[in-house]
Amino acid sequence: MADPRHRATLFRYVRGVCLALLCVITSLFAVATVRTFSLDVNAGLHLARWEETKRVGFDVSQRQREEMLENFKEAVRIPTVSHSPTDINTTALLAFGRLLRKAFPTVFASSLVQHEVVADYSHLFWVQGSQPDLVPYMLLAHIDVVPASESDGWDAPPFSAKEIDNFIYGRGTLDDKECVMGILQALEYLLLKGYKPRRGFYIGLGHDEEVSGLNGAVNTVRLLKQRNVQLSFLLDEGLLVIDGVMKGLDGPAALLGVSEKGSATVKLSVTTAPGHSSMPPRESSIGILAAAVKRLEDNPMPIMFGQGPERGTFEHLAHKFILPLRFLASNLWLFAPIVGRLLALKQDTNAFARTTTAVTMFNGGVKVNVLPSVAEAYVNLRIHSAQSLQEVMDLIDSTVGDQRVRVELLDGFDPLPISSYSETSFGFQILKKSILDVFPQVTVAPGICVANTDSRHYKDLAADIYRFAPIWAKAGDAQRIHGINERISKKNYEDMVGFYFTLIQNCDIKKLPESHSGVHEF
Ligand SMILES: CCCCCCCC/C=C\CCCCCCCC(=O)N[C@@H](CC(N)=O)C(=O)O
Ligand SMILES: [Zn+2]
Ligand SMILES: [Zn+2]
Repeated sequence: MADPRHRATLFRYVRGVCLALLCVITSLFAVATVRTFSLDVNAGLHLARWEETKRVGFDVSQRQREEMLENFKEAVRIPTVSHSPTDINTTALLAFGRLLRKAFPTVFASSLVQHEVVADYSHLFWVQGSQPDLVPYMLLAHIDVVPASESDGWDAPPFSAKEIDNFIYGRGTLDDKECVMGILQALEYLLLKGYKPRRGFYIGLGHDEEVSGLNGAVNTVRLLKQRNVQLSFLLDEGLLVIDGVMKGLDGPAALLGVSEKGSATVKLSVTTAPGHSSMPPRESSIGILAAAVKRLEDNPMPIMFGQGPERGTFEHLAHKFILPLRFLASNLWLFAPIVGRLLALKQDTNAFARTTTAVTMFNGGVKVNVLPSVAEAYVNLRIHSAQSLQEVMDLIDSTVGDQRVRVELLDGFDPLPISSYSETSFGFQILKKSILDVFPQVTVAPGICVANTDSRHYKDLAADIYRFAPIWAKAGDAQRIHGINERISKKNYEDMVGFYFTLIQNCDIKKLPESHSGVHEF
């Protein structure tokens, strides 16, 4: 047992057994002594009387169904890849603009719709409402995609939109061309049916989201600010419907992102004197840097589960967990530290429990017999809602703890504000109703988006920003985003169009119906 790998395996095993025992003991304790509760956010809506507005039904013909899928496939085939802020595919972005005009002729011809191109490749639409006193809302999506290479192991070429077993394969099918095309396709059908919205709304399609949105989203926001626009709420990509993704959760859940994590990109560098490799110093710049990076990986940021919106996720889903998780999730006032430890065990759920630390680039050395003068590493951190950028930087400094390592913040921002998700929150409740109209079997819960979206640039325009797309994700599907075999089922894409079709009409109510209490005891 002297081998450290065996010791580590034994340690993990013992820790697993202890945690399992702890779960059982705490569950028994909870059964015996604690009254559990769960927030069922779906409850109020089923009871409440929704204001009746003039509506049109989502009944599309077979020809329209084929046409909507063909439009979507054409969008996937245009390689709008962003590599860096200075390396975007402008030819493809222009071609995409032409596709929008061709695919959605009614949108572009309608007297209710004003369209403008922003920063050469982004698009802004204003859809006029018949009642200007109703505060407008905004739908966001982005046209660009991350690179994809078939040789990584794709089952179909990533810009082919090939159909396999009723799925359409291609980069952008989940991020984010399904939203771009879904929103405009829904508007096209609404306008074709003679629908006139009461509440006006904007649609913003960014062209450089994958490289931070500093041209598309930032210039669109500048334009809207010049026009003194204030939004009732804003919806962007982010979270989705999870079905079988979280162990122990019984049934599908729609996670509606009410915030997103902050971010920091940090450069670590070590400079030493270059020289002949035959006379090396005891420590090289690469060795010093590697040790610092290892310290960062060995000492992850503290678990903060329960102190951010992820607490709401578990409270709202508590009644859907199987035992004993249900008792843990129903009594986070007591068990949050245990749930946090459990989530931290897995790579994807760890992201919900703490600020994550990812070492993404490491460079050093120029020749085998030359001592490296400089070694540098890049670390990308995603900051938990209960921590600030400054706190994270202070922790990095103390963990690195070596004056020879230079620590520079290249880019960073605090976690985004938390949008409202109460029973009186207009945006949250409208979105919840729209999700339930299309997917009645899901439970809706607030969530935290662990990645960043263009919507972060809009925080001065809307107090309430939500991140959600009606993508139905099964186990392993989240890894397809930015990964290989990104795909969406044809049925899911049709549901996406149906969701935006429903959402736009649901937004026409003046105010929410009287709320009912959503707190349930069991
Ligand atoms: C406790 C619940 C566990 C449930 C697991 C949920 C799985 C999460 C699923 C999907 C996450 C997909 C995120 C989509 C948005 C991606 C946005 C993005 O890639 N942004 C980039 C670029 C940027 N704008 O900064 C980023 O680097 O963050
Ligand atoms: Zn995206
Ligand atoms: Zn993305």
